[in-house]
Amino acid sequence: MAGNDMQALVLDHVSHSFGGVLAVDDLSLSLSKGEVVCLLGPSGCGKTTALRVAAGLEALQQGRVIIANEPVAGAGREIPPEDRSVGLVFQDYALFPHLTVAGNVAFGLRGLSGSEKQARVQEALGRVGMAESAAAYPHMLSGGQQQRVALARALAPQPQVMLLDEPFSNLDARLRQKVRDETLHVLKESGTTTLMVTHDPEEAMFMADRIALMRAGRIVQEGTPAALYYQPVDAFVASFFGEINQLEGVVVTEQVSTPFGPVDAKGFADGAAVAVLIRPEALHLSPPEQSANGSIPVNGGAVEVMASRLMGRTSLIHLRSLDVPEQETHFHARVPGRFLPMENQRLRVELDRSQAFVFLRETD
Ligand SMILES: Nc1ncnc2c1ncn2[C@@H]1O[C@H](COP(=O)(O)OP(=O)(O)OP(=O)(O)O)[C@@H](O)[C@H]1O
Repeated sequence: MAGNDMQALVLDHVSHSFGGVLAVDDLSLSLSKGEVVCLLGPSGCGKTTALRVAAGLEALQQGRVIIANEPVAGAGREIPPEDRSVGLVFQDYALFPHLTVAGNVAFGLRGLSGSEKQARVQEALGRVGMAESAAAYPHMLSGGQQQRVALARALAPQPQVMLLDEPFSNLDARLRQKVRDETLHVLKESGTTTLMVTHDPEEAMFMADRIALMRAGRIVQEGTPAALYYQPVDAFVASFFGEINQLEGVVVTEQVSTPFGPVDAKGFADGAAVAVLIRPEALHLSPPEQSANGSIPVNGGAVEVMASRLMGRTSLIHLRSLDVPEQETHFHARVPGRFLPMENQRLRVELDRSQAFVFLRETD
């Protein structure tokens, strides 16, 4: 197989149960060399189990695991974790407290001479900006520094694949952003194929070339962050990436009416009960007589402001519909920067239809 086509990591129809609980249900996922892929999903959906099966920390029950084109688990074969060429980083940095930083990073290096080992340790610590702390002990470092050392330790043997499980979740919010930024650049510069588990959609969008969103042991949708955000396959995916306005409607000639005008429902039968999901940033607000581009909008609606709040980089406006006053739900619009209309002010709203999604209503 040509170099570029090489699949660095393949999980092939992997299933895994604990007692009667099916934690991973027929999961297949391939990572190309150098790709950063995030396994994303709510608590308990099976992300960690899938990662542990890939690492060999859970014995494979069903399916196959292939690393750099070599089957490492499946069909009676089970190569132990230390022989799989994987680097592991978990949320608790798990450094050895009695070893120095350099000692920790050197720990997993095998088959190298003393000077080669030293050079590799220096290189790995340099990558994460910790070269000057080589002689320090873990307790002398901050959480963020310890996590960088853990990353260096995992990278030092130059593994085929890095497996990261919630690696930033023990860090406070500011430090988390800094360390994940550094981690992304280290992984990309070193060209390391990475599978990372997270429950945080923003973190996944920050880190991932591709996201595999899981629910109840299965991958619901896999693709670029933009694909999942703009072309969600169902309401679960659409609503996983942040708050979303949800309306109910009925399809009439392939359209659903909303307080902001009709929305396309191509392919849905007449009378189908649907949910319309609208992202807050899809509601564009303007003064009553004027639309965003200066003309009276053909599609759109009249709304009244219930409350306005500055949220930092965006403003959040709570709205009620004047066109459909019996509509019980109120709506949230998110506008970039500072936009704080007065309570009870009337506005026009235009809908960006590329961020309005129609799905059959789930009946159960
Ligand atoms: N060692 C175990 N023994 C029994 N059940 C387990 C074990 N590990 C995981 N499970 C169960 O398997 C399911 C998937 O767990 P897993 O930890 O893989 O999910 P997750 O998506 O990583 O969740 P979280 O983010 O909360 O860790 C859950 O129902 C969990 O309770």
